[in-house]
Amino acid sequence: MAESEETLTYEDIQHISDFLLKTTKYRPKVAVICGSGLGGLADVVQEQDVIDYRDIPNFPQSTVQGHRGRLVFGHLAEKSVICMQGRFHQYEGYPLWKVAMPVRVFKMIGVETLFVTNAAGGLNRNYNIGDIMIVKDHISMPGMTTDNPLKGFYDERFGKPSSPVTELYDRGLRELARRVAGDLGLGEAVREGVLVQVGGPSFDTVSVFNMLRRLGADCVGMSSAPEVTVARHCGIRVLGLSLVTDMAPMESDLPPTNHQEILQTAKTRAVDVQNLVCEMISQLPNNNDSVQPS
Ligand SMILES: O=P(O)(O)O[C@H]1O[C@H](CO)[C@@H](O)[C@H]1O
Ligand SMILES: Nc1nc2[nH]cnc2c(=O)[nH]1
Repeated sequence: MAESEETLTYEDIQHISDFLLKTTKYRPKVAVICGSGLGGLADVVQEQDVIDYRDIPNFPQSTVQGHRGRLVFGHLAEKSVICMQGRFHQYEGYPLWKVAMPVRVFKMIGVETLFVTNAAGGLNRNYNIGDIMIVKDHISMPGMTTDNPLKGFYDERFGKPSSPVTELYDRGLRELARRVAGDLGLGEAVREGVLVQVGGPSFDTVSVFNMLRRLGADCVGMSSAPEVTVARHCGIRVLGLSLVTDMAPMESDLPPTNHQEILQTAKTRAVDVQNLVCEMISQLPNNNDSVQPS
């Protein structure tokens, strides 16, 4: 590894990717990052090769409840996939580049499509707990204060310096998500909106929630923007799904949420998120060419 903790070099990432390719027979083109309480998706992967994060060179460790800390390779909807059963968050003490580093590993092993899921708080007053929001764009609060996962030693083999970010969340995949959600009968519980990422780990004040709502965000969470930024930078297309596990209070006298409650709520809707992702994967073209918007 590079002598400092600044960033991992291209060769460091190659080392991790070589390790994985030696350890598993799978060559997935699809990756899934499982959010809090949404790791059940990895459990339904067939014929699994499981690799614990602690056994992977230079890999961070999961420290948050609801994140098991392992990579699950196998088949989902008859396609090879890799699932991150446990993501990393900045509030665990990881710099953003490290939070998103696994995405560069995905790219190196051949991933072309990434599904990013998370548990999020609803800001949009029309949303309800249990809704599933297809992410159409995000606001990164860390990004607004110059904290960006792409910052650091620059190696163009990872992607161009100023990559365009006008369509972070793939239009064709979003259309597919809406169609599949309709077919699955998820109907009105499926929304499309803007996710704002804050730092955490504490939840925000009512005044911050009100501010985020005025900024145009529909859901608030503490993850996903770094992974998505890095994925687009290296040319992976992305679908983001936020499960609304709580409604951000609008008045200070309303009870705040907590991680246990979020995990509990996630459990009640995890299967729907799972079915949506699985069905979408099954409908991806076999050669995984881009999904064209109609
Ligand atoms: O984003 P994921 O990993 O789903 O986790 C969400 O749930 C936690 C809050 O309890 C926060 O970490 C928030 O970001
Ligand atoms: N910041 C934040 N993250 C969440 N993750 C799940 N719910 C919430 C929430 O209400 N606020």
